[in-house]
Amino acid sequence: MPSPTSLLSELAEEISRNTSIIVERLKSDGLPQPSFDADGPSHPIPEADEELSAARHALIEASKALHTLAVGPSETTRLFYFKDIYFVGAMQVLCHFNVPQQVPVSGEIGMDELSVKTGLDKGLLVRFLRIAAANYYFTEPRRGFVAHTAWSKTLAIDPKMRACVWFRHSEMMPSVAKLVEAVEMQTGSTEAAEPRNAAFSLAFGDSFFDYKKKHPVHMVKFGLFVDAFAGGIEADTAESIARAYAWETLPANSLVVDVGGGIGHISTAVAQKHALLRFQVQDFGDLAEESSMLQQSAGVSDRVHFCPHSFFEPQPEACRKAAVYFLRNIMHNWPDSYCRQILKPIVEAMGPDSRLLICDIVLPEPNTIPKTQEAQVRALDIVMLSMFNAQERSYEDWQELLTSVDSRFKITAVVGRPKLGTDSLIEARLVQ
Ligand SMILES: C[S@@+](CC[C@H](N)C(=O)[O-])C[C@H]1O[C@@H](n2cnc3c(N)ncnc32)[C@H](O)[C@@H]1O
Repeated sequence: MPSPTSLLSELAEEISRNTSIIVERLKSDGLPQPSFDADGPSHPIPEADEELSAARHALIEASKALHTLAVGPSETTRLFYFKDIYFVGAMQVLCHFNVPQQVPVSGEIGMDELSVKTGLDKGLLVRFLRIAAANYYFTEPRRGFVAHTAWSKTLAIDPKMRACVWFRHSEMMPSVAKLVEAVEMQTGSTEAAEPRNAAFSLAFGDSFFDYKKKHPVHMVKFGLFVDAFAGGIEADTAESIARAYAWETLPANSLVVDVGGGIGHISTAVAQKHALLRFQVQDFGDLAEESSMLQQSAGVSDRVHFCPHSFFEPQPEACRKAAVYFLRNIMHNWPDSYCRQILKPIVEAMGPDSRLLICDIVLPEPNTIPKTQEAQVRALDIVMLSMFNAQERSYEDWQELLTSVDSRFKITAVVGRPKLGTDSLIEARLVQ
C-alpha cells in the first residue's frame, strides 16, 4: 500500500498525463479547450472518441481521488455535503424565478435590472447568485453585474437542464429526507416494501406514478428530466440503443413491443434505423397524442403505433408472439414481486422465437469499475429504493428474477460498455 504522500504524487502524475492527452488532441483536432466562459463548449471532450473518453474518465477519477485526499477525512465528514445541499436549494430558487433565461447568453446584466425582470428581491437574488457563482454557475464580472458561465448557460438555453435541477430539489431531496422512516417501516415487514410505502410516497402521500398522474406539471418536468439524464450520456441515447443491438438480424416485418415505452422515443429511433421492423408502444393512454406527433414528425407513423395498455394486464391479441418484448428502464422502477407481475403476461404472450429485451443497469461486482462510475450506479440503486422501493440489479439478480417467473428463461446476451453507457441490454429467451 503506497504512503498517502506517494499516492498524492501518483494521482497528480495521472492527472498531468491525461490532461496532456486531452489538451493535445483537442488542439490537433481544432476543437475548443474546456473553459468556464459562457461561449465555452458544453461537451468539451467528445465521448465518442475512445482515446479522449478514456483520458477524460481517468482524469475525472484521479482528480476526484486527489481532491478527496487533499480535503482529508475529518473535513470531508465535518462538512458532509453541507455546501451542496444549499447550492441545490439556491439553484432551484434561481430557476424558479427564471433567472438563467433573463441573464443574456453573452454580455452581462445589472443585478437591479435582473431583480426587476425576474421579480426576485434584489438582496435575495444577489445571495443566491453568489453561492451559484462560487460553484461555477454564473459569474460576477464586476460588482453588481452578472454574466453566464458555460455551466449556467446550459440552464438558460435548455428546459431539460432546468428540469434536472427541479427534480433533484423538488422530488429527490424530499424523498431522501424520508429514507430512514421508509427503511424503518420495511425492517422485518414484507408488506411495507411496497411502492406505496417508498420514501417518495411518505414525502408526497402517493406512489411515484400515481402522484405524477394527479400532477401533470410534475409528469412533464419528470419527462424532461429523464430525457436529459439518459440522453445526456452519449452511449445511452436512443440512437445508441438502435446501434447497440443486432436489430438487423430480426426477420423482416418483425414486431417489437415497447412495454412502458413512454411516447416511444426509443422505438422511433430504432424504426428510423431499421426500416423492416414494426413497433407497438404501450403506455398510459394520455401519452397517445404526443406519441403520435412524434411518430409523424419522425416519418415512422406507418410502422410505430401507440397502444394504451397497462403492463400488468394480459398482452392484447395484436401483440402476442412478437419478435421482441422490449422494456427500457421499467424493471428498475419496481420491486421483484411487481416485476414478476409485469413479466407474467409477457411470458404468456411469447412465442417460441420471441425474445425479452430488458434495457437497465447490470450492477457491477464491487470495485471492478472506477469509483466515480460505481458511485453513480450505486446512487441510482438508492434512487430506485427511495422513489419506488425498487432496485438496480446485478447479473445474478436478473437471472434469479427471470427464472422465478419461468424456469425456461435463459439470458442469451448482454450488451453493455462500450456500445452502451450506464445501461445494458439483457436479452433472454424461453429455452426448453
Ligand atoms: C422510467 S419511464 C421509461 C419510459 C421508456 N421505456 C424509456 O425508456 O424512456 C417508465 C414508464 O413506465 C410507464 N408506466 C408506469 N406504470 C405503467 C403501467 N402500469 N403500464 C404501462 N406503462 C406504465 C410510465 O408511464 C413511463 O412511461
